[in-house]
Amino acid sequence: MSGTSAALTPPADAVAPVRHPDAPPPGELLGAHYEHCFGCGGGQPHGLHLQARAGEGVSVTAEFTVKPAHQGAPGLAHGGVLATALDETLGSLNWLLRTIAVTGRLETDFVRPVPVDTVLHLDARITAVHGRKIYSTATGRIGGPEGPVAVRADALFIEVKVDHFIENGRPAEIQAAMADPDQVKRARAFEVNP
Ligand SMILES: CCCCC/C=C\C/C=C\C/C=C\C/C=C\CCCC(=O)SCCNC(=O)CCNC(=O)[C@H](O)C(C)(C)COP(=O)(O)OP(=O)(O)OC[C@H]1O[C@@H](n2cnc3c(N)ncnc32)[C@H](O)[C@@H]1OP(=O)(O)O
Repeated sequence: MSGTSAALTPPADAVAPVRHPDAPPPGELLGAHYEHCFGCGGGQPHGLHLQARAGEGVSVTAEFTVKPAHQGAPGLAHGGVLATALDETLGSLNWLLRTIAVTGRLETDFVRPVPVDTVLHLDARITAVHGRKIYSTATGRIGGPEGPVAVRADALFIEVKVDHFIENGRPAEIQAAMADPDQVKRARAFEVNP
């Protein structure tokens, strides 16, 4: 069974997404947006270490290997971890717009169980943009990039300013991020996106 709620259906006057001219070219790894991110950061021992790669248009691909630390049932990936993999992949799409955005809504279908050691092949694209609202969709396949769909998701991301993080994040981590010139440069560069 599958379906998409009204909140995830773009309104009639939504527009097609526009790839930013400075977006990384197709095939290039996007890199982690934050070292301590549970989805993509290298500084999280039990994190997903998901690596997203720019695709054609406003799309990305990514791979995530399910580790023993990601189990829900014996030998099977936890559904919330799979939702995280989808969320992270969908979130990375916003780099191609050079927009900072957070997940407002994420609807996930779990279609097949995903065993530990499986490589989940993720594919995501932005379908429409309406003001600050970014609509996107993703699938995760097992057995190869053309294998059967195990999970899929539709999402709504909402564009935010850097201040969203500065005002809401725990001060210790915000201060550390702001002391890192690369992090600040990247965040501010996205914010001045015309
Ligand atoms: C210098 C230090 C820098 C540090 C920064 C470091 C890195 C930054 C770079 C990138 C990081 C970015 C994201 C992380 C990336 C990947 C991780 C995966 C993504 C995530 O894991 S991210 C975490 C989970 N995420 C949240 O933590 C969000 C919590 N939430 C809120 O913070 C607010 O809720 C917010 C901001 C979403 C909206 O608040 P708001 O006040 O700005 O806007 P408002 O409410 O007016 O909504 C505007 C329009 O969106 C519609 N709308 C809103 N929410 C909706 C919903 N749920 N369903 C349907 N429609 C919705 C409204 O209906 C309205 O629609 P309309 O315009 O048509 O009326």
